[in-house]
Amino acid sequence: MSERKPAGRPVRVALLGCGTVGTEVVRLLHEQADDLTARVGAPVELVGVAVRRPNKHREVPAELLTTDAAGLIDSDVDVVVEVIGGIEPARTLLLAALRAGKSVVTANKALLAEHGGELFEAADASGADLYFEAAVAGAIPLLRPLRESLAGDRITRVMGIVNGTTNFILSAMDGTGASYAETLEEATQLGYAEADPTADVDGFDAAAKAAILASLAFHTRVTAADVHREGIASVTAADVAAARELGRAVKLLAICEREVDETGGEAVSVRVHPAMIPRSHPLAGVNGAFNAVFVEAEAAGQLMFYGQGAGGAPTASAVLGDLVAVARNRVVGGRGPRESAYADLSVRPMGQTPTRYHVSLDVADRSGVLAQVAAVFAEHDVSIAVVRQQGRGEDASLVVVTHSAQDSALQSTVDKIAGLPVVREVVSVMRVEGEES
Ligand SMILES: NC(=O)c1ccc[n+]([C@@H]2O[C@H](COP(=O)([O-])OP(=O)(O)OC[C@H]3O[C@@H](n4cnc5c(N)ncnc54)[C@H](O)[C@@H]3O)[C@@H](O)[C@H]2O)c1
Ligand SMILES: N[C@@H](CCO)C(=O)O
Ligand code: NA
Repeated sequence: MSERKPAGRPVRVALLGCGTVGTEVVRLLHEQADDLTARVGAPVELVGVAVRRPNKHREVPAELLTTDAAGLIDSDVDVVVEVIGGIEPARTLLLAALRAGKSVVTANKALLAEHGGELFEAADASGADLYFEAAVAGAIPLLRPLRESLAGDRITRVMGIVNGTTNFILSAMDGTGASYAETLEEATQLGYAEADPTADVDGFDAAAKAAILASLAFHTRVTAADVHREGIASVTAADVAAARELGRAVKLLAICEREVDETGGEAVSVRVHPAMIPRSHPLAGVNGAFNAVFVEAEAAGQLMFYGQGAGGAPTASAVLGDLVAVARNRVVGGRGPRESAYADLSVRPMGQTPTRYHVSLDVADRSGVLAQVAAVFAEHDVSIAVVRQQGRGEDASLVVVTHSAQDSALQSTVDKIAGLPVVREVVSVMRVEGEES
């Protein structure tokens, strides 16, 4: 049996925040201490935990607790782990840590999606590491594969389910046929949705994650403000039923695509919206609070990453993985990947992004109606892929699925169709993803 080398000087770690994720980070650091020492080549020593209310943290040795996060960062620590969340004071604290050359591990997607550039610049100036695997899709190793494993490839598309709360709600609506409001209420009672579910159901959480994914995939700075965002509050039971009828499922997708225009110029499209995908697509089988991300790269082809995107222990697993990486870098010297934003591609407005629509209408069942509807599509230069019509008495149900067209043209088409006297009701309008256009 080979002998373990004697461990070097301890890597001193400060933890900021001790809530759902922080508590699990403390537990894993304690339970895995020997293994972590062996893997890093030095003990990983938790030297302080910054909290707001010290008397609420019986799981942490009292001598480690402090309410002075800035003072803790200023003390003799090598690595700062931030699991407070939100923009301030996390931004100021992490900038101070990075400027002082301390490596940072954070789970904070909101901060990275808004101020990632500023944090990376501070890290580069001092040579410190900035790792954030937990910020997107929790436990799922996704950012490290994008930043490192796929660094020699050319990523063309990242499409995923990156919010567990909304996926739980949409999966339940699909299973029961219930309305959005009823399902949200149930999800809140079961503890899947937070008391204030806005960040999840309105797509802010997924948009922050999409910005981070697009930045890494396309070597371009993308912020949350660049991301077109639609949540799930307007998804109706009729949308879910219409999808079902055509063998599709409704999912809230984060989509990051590399677009090449007629002149060969490149841009990126980054968006979060509900979409219908075929039930045969790998993302359609991702149910409940699970996350999954589908990556397409020129040489690698299609890759799928699946697992738990949230929860204390799963998220802490990603935090610990990053902590081991930055601690190893400290022990052996050197650092992990820097920000890679050299491609500096522009982000295309949603209106100019090619998408496909599924439109389900209640129309009058008489001659010429289909022709009138089809004429509006033609007028907007939108080509129709599928038409299905079913009569029921005076009315008929008409379903149209388009080929790919500019989103603004599709939107104008739907607006005009809604105003046709022969159209009694626009039952459902939703984008279609995950199949040939
Ligand atoms: N919970 C998850 O499943 C999950 C998954 C992925 C990423 N994240 C991210 O991890 C981070 C933490 O999430 P969480 O679920 O543990 O949140 P949480 O609300 O459970 O914990 C945050 C803790 O930080 C404390 N805090 C607030 N301000 C502070 C300050 N100035 N100094 C010290 N402590 C302070 C709060 O009192 C709280 O205990 C967030 O950025 C979140 O987006 C969470
Ligand atoms: N609220 C997020 C937690 C993980 O970021 C979700 O529902 O997926
Ligand atoms: Na992750």
